Amino acid sequence: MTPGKKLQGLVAATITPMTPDGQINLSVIRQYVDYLVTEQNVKNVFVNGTTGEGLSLNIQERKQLAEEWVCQGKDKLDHVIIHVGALSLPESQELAQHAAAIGASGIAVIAPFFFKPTNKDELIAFLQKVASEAPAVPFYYYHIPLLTGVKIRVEGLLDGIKERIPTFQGVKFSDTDLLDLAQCINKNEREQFAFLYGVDEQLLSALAIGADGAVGSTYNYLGRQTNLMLQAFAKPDLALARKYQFLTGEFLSFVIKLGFGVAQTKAVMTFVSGIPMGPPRLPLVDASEEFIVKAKAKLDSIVWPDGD
Ligand SMILES: CC(=O)N[C@@H]([C@@H](O)[C@H](O)[C@H](O)CO)[C@@H](O)CC(=O)C(=O)O
Repeated sequence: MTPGKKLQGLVAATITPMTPDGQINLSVIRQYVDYLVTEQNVKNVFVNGTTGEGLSLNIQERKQLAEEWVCQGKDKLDHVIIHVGALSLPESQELAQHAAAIGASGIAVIAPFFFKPTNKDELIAFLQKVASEAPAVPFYYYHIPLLTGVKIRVEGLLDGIKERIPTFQGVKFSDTDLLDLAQCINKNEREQFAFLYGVDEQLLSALAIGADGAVGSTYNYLGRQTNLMLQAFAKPDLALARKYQFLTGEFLSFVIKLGFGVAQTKAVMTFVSGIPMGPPRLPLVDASEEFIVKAKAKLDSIVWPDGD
């Protein structure tokens, strides 16, 4: 891992591999790391988040996964960010301490979503209590209002946040409110924070307003193509960048119509990478055979601009 290197580019929101009987399957994580690096050119991971079913795992499982990713990512990955958010503050603090002890390159925290913070001060108070348990580890707020129901705008959260949370490093912004994102970036004059976008189907729009990179589920299996989009954007060759975005959008809008979530992501990753991701944990249920056949046919039918 590369200490101190600003987080940018693509970050794969990792899937949690499971055995057919629903136990976490640590044995494939080494292969998973190699696959991301060599086949997808993705060298950053975000572990135990939404895609990783982090909130459906127990504390012990979350620690084991964090340890395995840090261990297998050593000398191969640039950043291993561990999501340590939980409904219970002490659990979140315990996970933050653990992430620090194992040498994670960052931690992230989602807003608590059963008893919810009702304003930014309550949210910051919670985040601060977690961040302070890992005082040397970069801290990211994980904003995903569609799932948490916590709709506090991030722009307001940034005011004075560095004084409250000295390790604050940026935001994983998983929302379609690009005005809020734009205002965050506009405020970030000294570019001290990283803004990582989390709605993969509209990443290009976020790049246009200055996002530093992206965290998402599709970078597990479309990382190579999305990296080519990032390169085209940087060149700049906007027409080419759009082609990549339109094609990933074509795939995603197809699967979203079929019903797409973490279970389906596990199935897609299994057929694309050949690494068994296993079933999701209840209340999520396995993708249907019909979904798998249709999603595979759709992905195979796409001709990417680089001819692959
Ligand atoms: C709601 C959701 O799962 N969003 C995904 C996206 O990558 C999403 O799968 C993608 O944009 C396809 O809709 C990420 O933002 C989640 C994520 O990064 C995570 O797993 O922590």
